Order: sequence, then C-alpha cells, then structure tokens
Amino acid sequence: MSPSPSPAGPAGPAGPAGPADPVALRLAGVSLTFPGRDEPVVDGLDLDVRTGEFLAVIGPSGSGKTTLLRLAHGLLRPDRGLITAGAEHIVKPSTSRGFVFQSDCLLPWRRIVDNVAFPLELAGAARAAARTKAMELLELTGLAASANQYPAQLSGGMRQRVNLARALAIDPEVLLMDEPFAALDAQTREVLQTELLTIWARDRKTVLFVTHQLDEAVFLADRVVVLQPNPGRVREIVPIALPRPRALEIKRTAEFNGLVDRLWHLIKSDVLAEQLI
Ligand SMILES: Nc1ncnc2c1ncn2[C@@H]1O[C@H](COP(=O)(O)OP(=O)(O)OP(=O)(O)O)[C@@H](O)[C@H]1O
Repeated sequence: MSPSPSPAGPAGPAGPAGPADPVALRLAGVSLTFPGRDEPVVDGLDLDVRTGEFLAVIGPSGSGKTTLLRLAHGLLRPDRGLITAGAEHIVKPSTSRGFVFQSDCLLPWRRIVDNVAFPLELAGAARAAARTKAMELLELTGLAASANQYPAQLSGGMRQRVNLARALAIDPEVLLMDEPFAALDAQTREVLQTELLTIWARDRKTVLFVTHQLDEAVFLADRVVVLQPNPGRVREIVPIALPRPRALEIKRTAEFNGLVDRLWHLIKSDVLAEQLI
C-alpha cells in the first residue's frame, strides 16, 4: 500500500485528510439500474475519496450504500459514468481494494491463520510466507492466541477481527467496509471501532465505510457522505473535524453529539418516509 501523509493535514499522519490530498477513488456521474428495475438505484453519483482518508457513508435503507461499495470494488459495473482509482479504470475486483463484509465469510474448515493466509495463497504466495504474514496481521488485530482455532470457536467480534486481518493481508490501498460491526453487540462494536482506528492510524489506508449507525460514522470518519434514496445520490458531505486520536469518551461531548444530530437531521425525512412505505 502507499500511505500518503496529507500535505494539507496540519496534524500530520494522524490528522484528517485535507482537500489537497490526491484522490484514491473517484466516482463520476455513475448510474446503475438493476435488471428488471424501472428506476436506477444510483443516478449521476459523484464522489471523490481522498487518499488516506476515512470516509463513512450513511443513508436510509435502500439508498444504495452497498451498491456504491460494490461499484467501487468492481463487483458491479455502472451503466453510465466512470469509476477510477488513479489511472486504473475499475471494471473488476483487484487486490488493490480489500472488502470487509457484514458477515464474516470465513472458511469453517480452515484454521484462523490459514483463513487470513488464504487470499495471499490465492495471489500465488508460498504457504510459509503467507502464514508468516497472516501471523503478523493476527498480532495486529489481537488474535495471535487464536491462530490455530477454527472460526466456529471464535466470538462474533473475534471473527470480524479475522475478517479485517484477511482483508488487510493483500495490503490493499483502499479498504471497503460494508457495515462490518452491524451484527455485534454494542460493547464489542465500540471496542472494534477503537481498534479499527488504531490500525488505520498506523498506515492510513483509504477507507470507505458503510454504516447505519450515525455515531459510528462520526466517531470513525474524516468526512461522512449522506446518501439520499430514489435514486441514490450524494445529499451532503459532512466534515468531521474532531481531533485524533479519538477515544470513546469523545462520544459524550457536545461537539460529537451536535454532529450526530446534524446527520440525523439530514436523513430524518428519508428514514421516516421509508417507514411509511
Ligand atoms: N442485485 C440486485 N438486483 C436488484 N435490485 C437490487 C440488487 N441489489 C440491490 N438492489 C436494490 O437496490 C436498492 C439499493 O440497495 P443497497 O443494498 O445498495 O442499499 P443500502 O442503502 O445498502 O440498503 P441497506 O441499508 O438496507 O443495506 C434496494 O432497493 C435493493 O433492493
């Protein structure tokens, strides 16, 4: 990966990405209509994800958050518009982008270390080298002691840590995360949020993180993209200027709660309309 300290970020590597940061991922005029649907799921969507930034995406159910991630990964192709990562025109998944799903998708018959090593083996790495790298990542995600266990022996929070380690194994430049903590209890979710920030601060991969939780978006992100539905488009992008590193105590501050309120205000009418359908 290529960590890219923000030229505009006065706080250095731990500070937010600034407007002068190069763009890691660009969606320009992107539209997509699923087969059998009359209306596009996203239409004329424009979004720049800056190198090294943590960008959260929120929006009501059905506003196209997962679709946006799948487009960015190259799992879906738009009908119109361009999706690029630097000079690369994204038309298929690539090892420069890692995807973390809501459910863990681990291979139940493989030990944890071998699950993390799996994408490296797929990419052609020798088994021993893949396992060495996998062990490093398990250290990073606090799971070294569980390396020889099987997925069924781990808690949900531990499995999501493995999921993250596995996505990091291929050393992607961009990490695409689709509600990775949604299935976890509130306390585990908060622990994983702080751990994710620690890992992110280490080498500042670009992160595009979809969540339903407004406080999660504010806690993690440099900016929050608010999507509106029918069709999915960017309603607003809210900068989160909270200082880093962030500890959970920040969630009790007036500034934090003011930002959560602002996000709620931006999606409230769409969320209420969705409940009436
Ligand atoms: N493969 C598909 N074929 C047809 N329609 C689809 C497909 N995938 C998603 N959709 C529809 O596209 C719309 C947006 O879906 P998407 O999953 O991107 O929304 P979302 O904002 O992530 O929703 P949620 O918050 O509920 O996860 C929904 O109406 C969904 O039913």
